[in-house]
Amino acid sequence: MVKIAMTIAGSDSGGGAGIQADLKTFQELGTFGTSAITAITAQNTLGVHGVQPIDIDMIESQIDAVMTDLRPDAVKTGMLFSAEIIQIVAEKFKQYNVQNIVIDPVMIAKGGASLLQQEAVDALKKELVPLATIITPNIPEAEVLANMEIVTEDDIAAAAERILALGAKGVWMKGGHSKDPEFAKDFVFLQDGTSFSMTSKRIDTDNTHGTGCTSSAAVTASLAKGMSLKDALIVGKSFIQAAIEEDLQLGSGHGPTNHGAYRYVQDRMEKEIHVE
Ligand SMILES: Nc1ncnc2c1ncn2[C@@H]1O[C@H](COP(=O)(O)OP(=O)(O)OP(=O)(O)O)[C@@H](O)[C@H]1O
Ligand SMILES: Cc1ncc(CO)c(N)n1
Repeated sequence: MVKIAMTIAGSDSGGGAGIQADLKTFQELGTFGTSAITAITAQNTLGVHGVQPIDIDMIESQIDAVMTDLRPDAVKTGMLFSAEIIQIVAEKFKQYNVQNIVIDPVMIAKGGASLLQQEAVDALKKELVPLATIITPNIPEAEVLANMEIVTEDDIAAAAERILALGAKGVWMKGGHSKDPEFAKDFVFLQDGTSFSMTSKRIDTDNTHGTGCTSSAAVTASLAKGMSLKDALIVGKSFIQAAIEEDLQLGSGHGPTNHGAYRYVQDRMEKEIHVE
């Protein structure tokens, strides 16, 4: 039977990030995608032009509707916007005993617009991070969660340790924002003390809108299919590398990635991602 993945996130009218990126990625990886929308954004490749959160009762109803009938095999969260939304999502995860939880701690869009209110960071750290199977911060998000500056690889490890101490089972520290011109190197640290890195060549492109959403959705779909966490993360990294390499040149700003690329270049990706 087909496995079910769910995303609890914001809508991106531009289609590159948020709910839209998640559902396309779920579909590409052979899972059935479901969703609960937390906020609507008016967005394109040039930026975020408006944000409207959905009423809390409606968010709750969407989650209940999916959980009570379709029972997703894995769930991811993206833009959650407020402390109130974070609280209800955490409550529902506990109520339905959700097991495979991917938290993408979305805070700021690439153009600088805030997708999470400042005062919601505490709720994220206290309520949601402890439930995560894997949390997927980029460097600026990891700095906020760990409350420290990240410059070196030692800083990445120290910050990851602080994030694991919040209760997450694993943390994927994404290196998309690093200044390394040659490589996009990510690090994974797990609560059992193991760690590994995933490295690909860095693509020189402006079209990286939604890379975080897309990669975490690929991990979610893979967990839903029953893969181990490590294998699911490698699919996440491979899926986003393919989507960036085969970009579509859409829009006149920071364009989306190509959510449909992975299935055509999967074999090549296995050689391009170095796991150590
Ligand atoms: N130019 C690039 N070339 C290759 N890989 C990249 C590039 N930019 C980002 N990545 C990879 O994409 C994944 C997502 O990382 P990134 O740090 O960009 O996430 P993010 O900032 O949360 O994304 P967004 O906020 O746009 O959704 C990581 O695996 C990272 O290494
Ligand atoms: C709705 C939404 N979620 C997440 C991101 C982060 O990429 C975005 N730009 N928009």
